[in-house]
Amino acid sequence: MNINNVLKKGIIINKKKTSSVYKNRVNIKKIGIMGGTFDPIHYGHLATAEAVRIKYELDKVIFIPSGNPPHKGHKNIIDKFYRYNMTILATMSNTYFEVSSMEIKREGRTYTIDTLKKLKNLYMDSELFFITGADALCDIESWKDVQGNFNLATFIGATRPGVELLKVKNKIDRLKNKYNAKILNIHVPSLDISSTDIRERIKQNESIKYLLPEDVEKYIYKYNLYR
Ligand SMILES: Nc1ncnc2c1ncn2[C@@H]1O[C@H](COP(=O)(O)OP(=O)(O)OP(=O)(O)O)[C@@H](O)[C@H]1O
Ligand SMILES: O=C(O)c1ccc[n+]([C@@H]2O[C@H](COP(=O)([O-])O)[C@@H](O)[C@H]2O)c1
Repeated sequence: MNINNVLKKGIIINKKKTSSVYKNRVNIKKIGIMGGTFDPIHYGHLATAEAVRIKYELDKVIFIPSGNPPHKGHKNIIDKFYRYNMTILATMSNTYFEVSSMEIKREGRTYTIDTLKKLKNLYMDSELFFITGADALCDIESWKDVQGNFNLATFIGATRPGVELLKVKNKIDRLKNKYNAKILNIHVPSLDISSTDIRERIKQNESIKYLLPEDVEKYIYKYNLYR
């Protein structure tokens, strides 16, 4: 399926929001990047991005749904255009949030290093902050070009429920020393929400209300996703 077919199906796309990644580049000093599979996007992602934006005074946060996530290749992930559209719907009400289609348009596995290089080219004078859950951050040594990632961006590890704080702290200290990495920590209000749990609830015909934005919930039912 290509994006035009999805558009033809009457799915709401906020063109202004998506194209601004390329257009609004003036006076942008600090950019947050929230990468994820977003299968589906939920309040855990949104609350984390907003908390980071406020704490570190970011000018905007760009949500980047993964095209072919390197570490989730074996899993049954829904079509990237559905995930992209849900990300747009979820972020629409926040003027500081944008969505980029750069990863869903990329061929092959989508690695963060390629995304950071591209953003650094677009925003030469800006500082990049890559926002991840602390669990994903602890796993970063398995990513492609770890040193390259740390050279290009400051990483912000958000603690999410179920993550052991001391274990994270020790791991972060080790990464900082080994890679001369800039890593910041943020404790976000505990939202014990995961995409896995939401998918499971849908399969079991359980409610997903208040776990994700209402527009995303409606979209999921409209296209009969995760059944
Ligand atoms: N509730 C949450 N609080 C803070 N960070 C989160 C939360 N859920 C996900 N994240 C972070 O958001 C990023 C993207 O996550 P992803 O799209 O894989 O969601 P997920 O809920 O972890 O999905 P899944 O359950 O399918 O593995 C990751 O860095 C992840 O750690
Ligand atoms: O570049 C890599 O090797 C790499 C490996 C695993 C995850 N990532 C990125 O980390 C972010 C969160 O990933 P995930 O799988 O938890 O949704 C997302 O932007 C992924 O592209 C990146």
